[in-house]
Amino acid sequence: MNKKIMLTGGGSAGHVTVNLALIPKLKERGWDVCYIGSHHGIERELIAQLKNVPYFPISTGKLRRYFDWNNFKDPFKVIKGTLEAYRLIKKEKPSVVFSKGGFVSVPVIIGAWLNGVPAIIHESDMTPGLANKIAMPFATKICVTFPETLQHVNEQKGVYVGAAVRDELRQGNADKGRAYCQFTNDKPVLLVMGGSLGSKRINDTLRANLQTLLSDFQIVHICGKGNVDAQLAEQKGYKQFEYVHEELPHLMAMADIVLSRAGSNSIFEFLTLKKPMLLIPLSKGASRGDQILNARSFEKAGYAKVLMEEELTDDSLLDAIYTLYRDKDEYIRRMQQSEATAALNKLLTLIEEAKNK
Ligand SMILES: CC(=O)N[C@H]1[C@@H](OP(=O)(O)OP(=O)(O)OC[C@H]2O[C@@H](n3ccc(=O)[nH]c3=O)[C@H](O)[C@@H]2O)O[C@H](CO)[C@@H](O)[C@@H]1O
Repeated sequence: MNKKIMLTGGGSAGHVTVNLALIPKLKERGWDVCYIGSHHGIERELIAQLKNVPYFPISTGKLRRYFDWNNFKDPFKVIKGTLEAYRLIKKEKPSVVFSKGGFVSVPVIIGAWLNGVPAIIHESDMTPGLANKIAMPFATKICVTFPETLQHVNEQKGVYVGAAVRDELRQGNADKGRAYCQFTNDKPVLLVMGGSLGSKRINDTLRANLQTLLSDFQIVHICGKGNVDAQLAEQKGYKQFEYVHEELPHLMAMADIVLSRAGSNSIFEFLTLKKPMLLIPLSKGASRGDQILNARSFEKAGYAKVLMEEELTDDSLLDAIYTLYRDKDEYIRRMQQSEATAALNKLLTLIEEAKNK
């Protein structure tokens, strides 16, 4: 039986990292893996770093919930992408398609359906994103990260699997992280991560309070493409990166506490590594509000402290960071009891089952 799987997902790193977690496991189990993504999305850059994973770019259009002149052009790009995906699947003949969502995945799931190939979707957030909502009728299984999400998906197709976290994140070494950042052992480390694209609001508020925070913490700041502040390049105890690849496990390992957006993958990674986190979810104005739900769920479980963007000021940020640090052991104790990050094996089983149908 042909063991070939076609993966898709992109637009932001959050729509790729589950695939990055799965690829080595699939290869270990003898699967041939290929990937469909967009021409210029972050998925192309991330998948290019892997060996033996052919990448097929297709045309994609952004699906927006608001008015934009591109809304007139983009449906045609999606139709073109669907034709391209249909032809690629016909030619490559995967036995299963797996999607992590994002706009590029819609044509691929429809292309799989047109070819009669089973398609599995993984949804990371509490409520399904627009792309996954459109793709769901064409999928055979919909795997969810939060049990609450099952109520938003077709009963026959929905399966709770939890979060899929890359194995290498568990292999971090705090000393390597400190050496990479030229940090010392005598002050705790605050890791700041504004999602895979960075967050201007978090960057600005953090930098406005940098001198105060640096008297108590060393700070490693992942600030997003184009957001490094050159004037702070020489600041002792403060290290900025646009985006971090293979050193990320070490940076996470050395962090005592984390300040982050509430993207699903990131927060489950911090949960896996038992890092007390202060979450500032992306506001409802700028999104469908999924990060707010993610953050509230973690707050309720006692894994995170939450500060809403509308309440973000210099004082509230400092207060929240210092309170989190003071209470960190309580957060760690509660996170030690969680079993929410064991999805990889369940996903692999579902993929094997889909192939055999
Ligand atoms: C603005 C936006 O649309 N955000 C969405 C996007 O977030 P975003 O792309 O930020 O997604 P996540 O926080 O879920 O995941 C980011 C991933 O990138 C990795 N990473 C990040 C920074 C870095 O330097 N190196 C690195 O490897 C993280 O370890 C993580 O695995 O997808 C998430 C999952 O569907 C959603 O919850 C978010 O609402």
